[in-house]
Amino acid sequence: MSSIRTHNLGYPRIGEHRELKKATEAYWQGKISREELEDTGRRLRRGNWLKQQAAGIDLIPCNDFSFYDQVLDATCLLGNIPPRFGRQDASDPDSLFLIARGSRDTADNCGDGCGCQTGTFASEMTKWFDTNYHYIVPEFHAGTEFKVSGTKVFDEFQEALALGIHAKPVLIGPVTYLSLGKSHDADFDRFSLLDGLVAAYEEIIGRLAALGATWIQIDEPILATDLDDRRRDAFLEAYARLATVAGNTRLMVASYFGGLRDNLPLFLSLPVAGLHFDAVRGSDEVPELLEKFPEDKVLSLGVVDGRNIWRNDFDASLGLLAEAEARLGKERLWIAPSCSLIHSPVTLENEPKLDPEIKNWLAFADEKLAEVSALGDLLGGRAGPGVLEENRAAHLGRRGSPRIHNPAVRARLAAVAPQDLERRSRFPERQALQREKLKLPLFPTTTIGSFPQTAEVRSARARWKSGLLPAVAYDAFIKEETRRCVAFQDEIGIDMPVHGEFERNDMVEYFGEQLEGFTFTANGWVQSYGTRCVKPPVIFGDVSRPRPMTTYWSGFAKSLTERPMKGMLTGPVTILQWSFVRNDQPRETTTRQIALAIRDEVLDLEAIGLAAIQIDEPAIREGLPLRRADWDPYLAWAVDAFRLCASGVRDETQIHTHMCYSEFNDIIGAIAALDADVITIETSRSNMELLDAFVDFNYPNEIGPGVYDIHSPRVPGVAEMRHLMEKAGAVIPTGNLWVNPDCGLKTRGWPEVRASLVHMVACARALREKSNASLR
Ligand SMILES: Nc1nc2c(c(=O)[nH]1)N[C@@H](CNc1ccc(C(=O)N[C@@H](CCC(=O)N[C@@H](CCC(=O)N[C@@H](CCC(=O)O)C(=O)O)C(=O)O)C(=O)O)cc1)CN2
Ligand code: MET
Ligand SMILES: [Zn+2]
Repeated sequence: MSSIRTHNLGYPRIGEHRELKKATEAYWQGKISREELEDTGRRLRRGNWLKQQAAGIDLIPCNDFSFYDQVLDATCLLGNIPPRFGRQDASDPDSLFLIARGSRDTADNCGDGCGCQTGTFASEMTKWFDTNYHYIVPEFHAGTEFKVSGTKVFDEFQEALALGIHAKPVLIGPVTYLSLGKSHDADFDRFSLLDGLVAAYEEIIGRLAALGATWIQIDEPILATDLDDRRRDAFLEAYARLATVAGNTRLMVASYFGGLRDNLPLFLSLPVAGLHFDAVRGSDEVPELLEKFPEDKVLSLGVVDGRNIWRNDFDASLGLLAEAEARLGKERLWIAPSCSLIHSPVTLENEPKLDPEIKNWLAFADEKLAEVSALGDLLGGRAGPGVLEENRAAHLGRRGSPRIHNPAVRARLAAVAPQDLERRSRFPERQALQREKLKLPLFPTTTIGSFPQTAEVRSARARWKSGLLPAVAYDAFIKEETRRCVAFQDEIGIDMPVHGEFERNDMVEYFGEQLEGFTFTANGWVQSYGTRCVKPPVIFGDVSRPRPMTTYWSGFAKSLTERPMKGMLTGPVTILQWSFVRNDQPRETTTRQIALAIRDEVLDLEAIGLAAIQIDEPAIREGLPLRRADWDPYLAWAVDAFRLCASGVRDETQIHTHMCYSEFNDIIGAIAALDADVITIETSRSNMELLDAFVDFNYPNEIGPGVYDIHSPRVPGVAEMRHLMEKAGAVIPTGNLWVNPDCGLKTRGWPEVRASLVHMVACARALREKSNASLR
């Protein structure tokens, strides 16, 4: 091979128009057959492979497709299906769905302790590194045995071969796989399973080699995190063995999502034929990497950002690549995106409405592959005329564009004073005033905000957006939904109602659509978990709020009831974290700009009489840098941003916040520093274990530990919620406790929601009766 090779680490599998989501949900509803679902999968794979081939990518990945999640695919391939599901061999989509979603008839998923049956509850789901993608958590126990049992990876390799594409199978590496799993027995050492796990990988690699695979990509993103000695040893042990089975097949270990820091020597010492490095997040390590790079390996430099949507800066990339080429020569250098492209939307092709100026600054998955290919051509002197110049012009245009600079926003940010981050009084005084004003009973009930986003709601919005439904009709429809929702809460006795969020497509996109400095796409979907996708807004410029965003709906909802209505906002860190963020200034600055906009919204909600305002920050923990050494500065600005939003209000206005998917232990100090009057958190799946952090910390403010898991359609019983609340009551002062679900109810159906909330209110009433005081 005389020219530099290009390759890809993974391609979005959901389809340009979420074909996989639609087919999978149709299959779940019994509307299409398994064969039809599998056909959709095959069609998508074929289309994606051919597209990558047409883009000029030399080595195209396979096994990056999944009907649900690639970590779950690995679990099935390794035969590590938790015993409670009662199946061992699992190359079919039904097994994936069962593990990911549990079985409906016995989805009694309440953890242990309340006597309910734990039949086939789903495996846990959690965030994939610092992304908004969720994977299904592998489960390990002392008797775990691995046995190669799926055929998906072998089938996909042959499927590509039949199309004339000699693909590169992608596997999750053994050390990452073990690191990401959990065991129910806290004392169990997962790494004691390494021997058997590596044996399974040996077999998989051997079989792929026998099928003729020339390269296999083994993803080990855990290399971008702090590794303990156990994990380091595991790397050495695992790869020493895997290197020997590969034969003529070569292994490439891929690290991504960050630089390597102290793991660089370990990475370079792995006895494999190739190493992939994230040269976007790790750009400052490239000189050292090149200097120490072993003579016998291929280096894949990930210069095109797989985590953001900005066009590549060809001059900068060519600088890195030229250095690498000078050091390694053409034969040992590959060009790639920094990580798999599943974190990027599919294509800019379907964005005719995007402002052409901004569109010219962007690259989605397809455009990124074109960039990888163009960089190869530029480096090899094969590029057409004008390619580099056109790229330069786009960057110059972006840098100089008046659309990204707003001097008023900059001036306002510069004028923020320390007292803008402080509530007027401390929590005890505020609490007294809020009690006086709100007159809530003990164990007040509330919800996290959203109510079911039914097909009718989504479809009405889709018809309104496409002009089929007049604005007045859409408005009337959402009003009716809101009216019914508030009436329902009144009727069953929810103490602090919400409006239901029917007008929102998504808790981040909705705000992005209304803020200056943001733009949004029509089809820029990215997989979040399973069939659920999000359409992250694009933050391209200085952020400001041209007009109030939520007062219309919150004011309307407030007018419908005597009870204190809670206004609902998304916090600045979550808006940042779930958007594609400009890369020309620190994230901290962008967050503070968003915070000022939210602060104004909080004050507007207060002005129209909302007694309580919730600022959701579910993403505060996933925003934590992967390395502990970077945590403190992040937490400091994240906390400041929240306080900037919340601190303008009067003492008697109650500020709530909400967090989910979070382990709180290691960030509890920061959570307390938010100084929200009330925090509602996800705790039910962990059987209130997540409360421990609050207890140990002596958390002073009010808390609503979620009493039931909204991710399951199952209706919780009164007794089991009471059991959880009593657990909480044993460690948190009774007067500080709220009763609420784990998270918003948007993914649920009305029948479950009605029944569950009726039970929840009954639970609160029972708790009150048991307690002697009825007013706080
Ligand atoms: N941004 C973000 N990240 C997050 C979360 C979150 O809520 N938001 N929560 C966690 C993940 N949980 C999630 C839970 C649910 C969904 C979800 O339900 N997503 C929806 C899409 C939400 C959306 O924006 N919907 C739009 C578009 C609706 C739509 O699909 N319309 C159809 C047509 C509908 C019809 O005619 O029937 C179409 O365009 O094809 C809307 O409501 O307006 C989905 O995949 O189905 C996503 C993530 C963590 N990360
Ligand atoms: N207010 C939002 C809701 O109820 C919070 C969700 S946190 C992912 O949907
Ligand atoms: Zn939540």
